[in-house]
Amino acid sequence: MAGYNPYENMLHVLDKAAEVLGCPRNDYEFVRYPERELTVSIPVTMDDGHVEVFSGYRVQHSTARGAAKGGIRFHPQSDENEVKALAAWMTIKNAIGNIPYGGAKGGIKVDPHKLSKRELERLTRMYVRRIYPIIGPDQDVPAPDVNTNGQIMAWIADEYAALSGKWQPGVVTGKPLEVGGSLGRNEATGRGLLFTLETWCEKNHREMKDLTMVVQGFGNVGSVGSLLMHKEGVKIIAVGDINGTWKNPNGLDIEAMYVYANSHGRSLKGYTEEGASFIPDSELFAQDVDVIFAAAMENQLNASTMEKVKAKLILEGANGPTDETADKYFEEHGIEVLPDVMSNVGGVVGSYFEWVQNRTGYYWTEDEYNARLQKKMREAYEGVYALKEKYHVTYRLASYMLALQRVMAAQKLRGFLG
Ligand SMILES: NC(=O)C1=CN([C@@H]2O[C@H](COP(=O)(O)OP(=O)(O)OC[C@H]3O[C@@H](n4cnc5c(N)ncnc54)[C@H](OP(=O)(O)O)[C@@H]3O)[C@@H](O)[C@H]2O)C=CC1
Ligand SMILES: O=C(O)CCC(=O)C(=O)O
Repeated sequence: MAGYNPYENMLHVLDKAAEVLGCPRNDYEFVRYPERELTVSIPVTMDDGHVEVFSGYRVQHSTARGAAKGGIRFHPQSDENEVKALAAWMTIKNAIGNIPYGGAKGGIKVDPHKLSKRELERLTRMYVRRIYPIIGPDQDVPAPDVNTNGQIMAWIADEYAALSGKWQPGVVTGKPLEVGGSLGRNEATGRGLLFTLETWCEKNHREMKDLTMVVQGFGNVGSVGSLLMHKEGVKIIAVGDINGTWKNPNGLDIEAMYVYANSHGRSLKGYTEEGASFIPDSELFAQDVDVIFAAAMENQLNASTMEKVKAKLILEGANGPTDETADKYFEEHGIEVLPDVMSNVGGVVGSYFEWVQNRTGYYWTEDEYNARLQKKMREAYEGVYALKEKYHVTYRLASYMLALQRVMAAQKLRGFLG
């Protein structure tokens, strides 16, 4: 959308959080700026021999609480502003998750669906060479995000090993099991979202089995989250991905959709189901359901879509799916938003668990991993909830307030405020 600047959105919420906390600008001015922004050019020899140069980014928003940490996305719309906002959200998120990291994000402006596997590998490796000076297990630890996956993380780990001369699996998370990945990480974001919704149900005296839902985005976050919620009895009546929007008023067969998407490159293109039909994408948010699970991209719930919403709860799996205008509208209309920085923290908490296992060389069972994830998700929710109740603010504002307190405390103790 023209004029949409996610970093500006982030700053407005941050300033508001500081205002409610009574925090002078001087004390948090440093959080308003990323510590480091790196833009790189990535030349790749394509399979037909011609050379293409892609733009790549890595933004380290904060290292106050520890190494910078956050995913890498490959997307045609990726740019400095988007990556900057995503990096700042990681700072907030990692503080809410109370894990020992600052925040970072990376991106390459590319449509990876148009590249062959070898081209994708060359692109990834060259990106690593370009950002090599600023990443490392104690410096900045990338992970998967939109259109990146375990294979790409394995190439990152391998290229880093080649450049540094030693195998250091803790340089990147979201790796396949065979190269130091962790049981549970692939499902961690979706499972964390399930735990968030369960806690919300508890606090609102609702049952998962009585909830109806629509889902936008059926990639890693959307598909795993939907599957787990479906298994707990949530009736999902519509799912939209980039190829269309499927609706079945009696509830879609999410298990079949999950299996289909996973065997078709995380895409639902060509999926059919008895009783399901296509509806226009623009009607997804207009469905009369309890919950909208937004798990695609930023800026989906905005001035042009917000008035359609009939749901009373927005569960943000994606980063930044609700813009500032829609956020205000939802608050005024009693529609609760469980914000990205609290609800999807399971992904990076799961990455932290992988990193811990890499550093100790001792690997956990999936049950251990999931139990620890559940505990962390509950702590994140309760931390935010306490501030929400105390100050009578939204979950989003309370999330920023909690994060701001933690980031400021760390920075103050480290003493580089002057
Ligand atoms: N992976 C993780 O651990 C975490 C991811 N997130 C966030 O969750 C969101 C989804 O990420 P993830 O699932 O990993 O990414 P994936 O690449 O696995 O999936 C994203 C999916 O959304 C689809 N999509 C894109 N735009 C739209 C749209 N307008 N309407 C419907 N579907 C759309 C994509 O289609 P196509 O591929 O065809 O473009 C793709 O299927 C992002 O905002 C990401 O930052 C947050 C926390 C952790
Ligand atoms: O796992 C991670 O380190 C980061 C995941 C991510 O990019 C996100 O939470 O948005």
